[in-house]
Amino acid sequence: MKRRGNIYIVSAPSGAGKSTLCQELLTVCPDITYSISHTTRAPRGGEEDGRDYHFVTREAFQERIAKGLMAEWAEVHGNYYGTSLETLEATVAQGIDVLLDIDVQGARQMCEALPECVTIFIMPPSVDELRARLEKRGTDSPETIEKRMANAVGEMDQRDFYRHVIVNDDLAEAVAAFVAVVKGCREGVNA
Ligand SMILES: Nc1nc2c(ncn2[C@@H]2O[C@H](COP(=O)(O)OP(=O)(O)O)[C@@H](O)[C@H]2O)c(=O)[nH]1
Ligand SMILES: Nc1ncnc2c1ncn2[C@@H]1O[C@H](COP(=O)(O)OP(=O)(O)O)[C@@H](O)[C@H]1O
Repeated sequence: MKRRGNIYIVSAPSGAGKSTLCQELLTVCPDITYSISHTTRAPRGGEEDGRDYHFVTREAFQERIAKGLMAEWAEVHGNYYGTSLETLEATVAQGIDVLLDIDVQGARQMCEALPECVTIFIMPPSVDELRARLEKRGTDSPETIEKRMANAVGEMDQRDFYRHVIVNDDLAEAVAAFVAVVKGCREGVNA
């Protein structure tokens, strides 16, 4: 029987650096596929439909839920986000490893269905640094940043649910730790 791909789940409060770390991991391990989520959030400048997210309306998203097309979904910071069941299943069935950047609610749903998922939580070095990174990124309005900061503490409180916790202080060190987790799983060390 063909080996099924591993599923790596990464969560973090907004601004902790999970998109940056995911991009770095995919450069080091180009054979991992990034799962492109569906969302009702508006695209940010520089984001592309079908590359960063599948940007859809609330109606289209609700229809996908009703039809059972989502492996998991959640409402995060006032928008729907979710993972396509068909795409995920088709990828892992081919033996390809998949990286999911999803929130804590989605991570719990995935682990309930598939306990073998490898879970990684990214922590910022501090709450002040988290805010500084969101402000420096310059992609969100002050209201959006406040909403994300308000949700951050509750999200970080759930880090014990995750098998691996990485503090993203020095970027190179955090990338190395992330790559080590993935390589360890592939070699069966910390699977
Ligand atoms: N449950 C779930 N959460 C998702 C999915 N895609 C993205 N998210 C989460 O939604 C939150 C907001 O993501 P985003 O709007 O890109 O903002 P960012 O975290 O500031 O980059 C983050 O916690 C993501 O991990 C998904 O498919 N399912
Ligand atoms: N280790 C780090 N040190 C300093 N800045 C960082 C670090 N990691 C990421 N950043 C910056 O912080 C901001 C938020 O990172 P991003 O990857 O968009 O976070 P997330 O996807 O978790 O919301 C970006 O401007 C990014 O360049």
